[in-house]
Amino acid sequence: MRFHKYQGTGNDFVMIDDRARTFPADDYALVRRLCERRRGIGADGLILLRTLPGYDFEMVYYNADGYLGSMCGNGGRCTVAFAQQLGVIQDKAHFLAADGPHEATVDADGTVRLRMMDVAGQQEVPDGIFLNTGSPHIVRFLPASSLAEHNVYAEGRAIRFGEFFNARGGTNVNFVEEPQVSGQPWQVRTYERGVEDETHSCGTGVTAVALAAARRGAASPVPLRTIGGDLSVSFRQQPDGSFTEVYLNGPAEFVFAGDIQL
Ligand SMILES: N[C@@H](CCC[C@H](N)C(=O)O)C(=O)O
Repeated sequence: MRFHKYQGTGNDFVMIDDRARTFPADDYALVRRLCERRRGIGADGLILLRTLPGYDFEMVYYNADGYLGSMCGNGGRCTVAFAQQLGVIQDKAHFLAADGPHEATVDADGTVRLRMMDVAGQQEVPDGIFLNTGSPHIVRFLPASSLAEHNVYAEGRAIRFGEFFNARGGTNVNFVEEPQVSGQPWQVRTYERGVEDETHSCGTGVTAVALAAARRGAASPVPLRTIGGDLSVSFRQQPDGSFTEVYLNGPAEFVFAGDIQL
């Protein structure tokens, strides 16, 4: 089976051109094996690109645990770049993902601008601020200069598997350090559900952080820095507190292609 490896600010994916719909989509053990970093290709997730009437393509996302996931923002941007590489699109895309339809554009420098779902609101909960940007996220703001040493794995895992969220399908957990100088990036580290570890970046996660930061005065576009690189999120905040015209912007890069015996 032919595969392509893509990464968006260090969030990496096995991409499969499944327009012929031959991939065994219910074989979760296979997906898990392909995502394994020692015995497989290695990735945070696996994405099928499929044809779908009315759209340029459909994106089917699996987390590294092998199960179907919710929306993947970095994966969505990588799928747009993959579709361009395949010749399925030129520099604009209209596709369907787990959370509904998305539009995207590809700039001349390769920056992919992905329109995310509108976000109705955000909730203060004991673990932080909760909002859904296509995937569920907790956003927790940390004191200055504490993010680098923070135990993201232990604390993220405790929240994700804690009584409240585990009973509701879990959540991703983002730890944030606010910039000390205006205009500098908001720094983010994320524990990702379904990868069950810290990833180098999470697209729906930085989107959640940017919208939570808007409540602390951040203006659109919000610059964000992850372990894997820089992203920006732009949005329009409505009088009722909801967010529309939400865009996740950043690089999406082809790494290598290969064939693997299933
Ligand atoms: N890395 C993704 C998020 C993928 C889904 C998430 N792990 C979940 O299960 O909610 C992104 O870039 O948004």
